[in-house]
Amino acid sequence: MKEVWTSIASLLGALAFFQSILQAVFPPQLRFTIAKLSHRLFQCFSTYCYFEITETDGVNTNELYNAVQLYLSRSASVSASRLSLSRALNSSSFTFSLSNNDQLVDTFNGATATWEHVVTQRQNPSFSWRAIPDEKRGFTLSIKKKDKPIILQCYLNHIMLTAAQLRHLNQDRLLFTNSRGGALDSRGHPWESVPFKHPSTFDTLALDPARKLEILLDLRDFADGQAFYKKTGRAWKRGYLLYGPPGTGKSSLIAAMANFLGYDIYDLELTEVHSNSELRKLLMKTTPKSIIVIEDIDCSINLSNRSSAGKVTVPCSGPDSVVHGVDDVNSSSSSSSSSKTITLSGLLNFTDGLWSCCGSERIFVFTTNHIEKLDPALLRSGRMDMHIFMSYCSFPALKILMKNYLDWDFDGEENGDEDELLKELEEVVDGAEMTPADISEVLIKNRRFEKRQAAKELLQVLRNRVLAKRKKSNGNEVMMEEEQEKRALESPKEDEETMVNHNEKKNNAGKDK
Ligand SMILES: Nc1ncnc2c1ncn2[C@@H]1O[C@H](COP(=O)(O)OP(=O)(O)OP(=O)(O)O)[C@@H](O)[C@H]1O
Ligand SMILES: [Mg+2]
Repeated sequence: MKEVWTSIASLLGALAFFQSILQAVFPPQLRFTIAKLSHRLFQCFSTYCYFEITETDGVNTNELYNAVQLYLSRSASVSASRLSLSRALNSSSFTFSLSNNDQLVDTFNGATATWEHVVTQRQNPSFSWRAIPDEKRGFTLSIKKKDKPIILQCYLNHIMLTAAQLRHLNQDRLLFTNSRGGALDSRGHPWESVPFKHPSTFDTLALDPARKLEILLDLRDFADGQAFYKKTGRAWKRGYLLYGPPGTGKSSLIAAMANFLGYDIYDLELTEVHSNSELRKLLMKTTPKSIIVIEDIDCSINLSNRSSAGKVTVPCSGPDSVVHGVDDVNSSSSSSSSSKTITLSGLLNFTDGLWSCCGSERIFVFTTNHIEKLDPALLRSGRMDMHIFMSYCSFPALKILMKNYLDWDFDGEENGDEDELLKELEEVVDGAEMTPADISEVLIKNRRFEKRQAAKELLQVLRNRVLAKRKKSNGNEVMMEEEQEKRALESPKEDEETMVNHNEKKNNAGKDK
């Protein structure tokens, strides 16, 4: 043992001696070159290779640095003893990262990768118009030379992918709007965002369970379908048209979709968009994994049939509050006017043109109360792939509302009283034609009652509604009969003439035969 210590001491002594000779004999410039050379020499004999990943690559932020930081945060949270903690903007979760000059060992495909977070003070900062941080940060990755050709590329790809997934998980959903009417923010962004906190989920949504499952499977297939879309040469996007009376849950379904997939929502206000090119710019500034929504499409833009071209009216907020344009695909002569308006073809290209696939993994959702008002070109597969009718409350949907609002247990033991009540509700709910929004309101009002009492109150409301509807339709029939009689009395001449013409026609037809 004594010999070992003696040899270490003499080695250190020799090193110190060489260093003092180096400093005394060689000028600083030469010293630096010698140090560099010796470093190279060391690298030649070393079995490891090293990669520096700096925070900035000259001017721009190095994406890889951020990705490595996030990727290591996953392992750092369990295996390192000293960690930096942070919370990103719009995120509700904390991120762990390696502290300055700490190391962490990771394994990938059987190979070992050692990461070191290197932080040094920046010396003599050179002049720059941009604010330069005092610290220079970077990661050093060391892997065995023999592993480099096998793992390096796929390891870095794996890091980028994992980081993107983690970023997405850590980030709260955002709800974007273009309500600034084309004005850009300080970063040149046309969208404004707020955290998206809508609590609607597929569990809270009152929808026929079979239909719900169909939508869920479709969404899951879409989200997992990257390879499929690539193989079939399709842009990775999907369109849903939600239609039905007000209060049937169209907006709630969009929120449930976003919560299910973990996507952001871009709520596109078409009346704030003044031209097709503005629409394209908005599209280009959306991110993947997002739902682009146009609510009440029939109200926000007056779309005429593409083939009949014609006037497309966009209510604008500018001085010319109503702008008339002509479809820019069908008319070349009107290019000047169409460039200042948004047209049907602009919207069609937005959803299924070449520009619609800039970025990927995007869902388009349009909602309307009047599907019959929409141009068939907008509804075709490829644009609106799935048409979802949101109907008045059916019995299966009512059961979901009762479960959520009254804690009604449909899986519990059979109970004669409750079964009878449910049967009565089932008989009456379709005829009442009440929306889930109306029924929820009744349930909210009655939630202080015991659940059976609340269900009875609801039954009464449904029955009253059926009666009122019957009365109304009877009243309408009587009114129509009265109207006809009145008309017959008021214009007997007209009726006589009609009869004469009718008889003449009949006689002529007989002669022809
Ligand atoms: N299918 C449903 N399931 C659960 N709640 C619903 C459903 N439909 C409506 N509601 C309730 O009614 C309210 C209004 O629903 P929502 O805004 O989703 O309707 P909508 O179909 O988008 O209406 P509009 O056509 O007027 O925009 C929601 O806050 C929600 O609580
Ligand atoms: Mg709505």
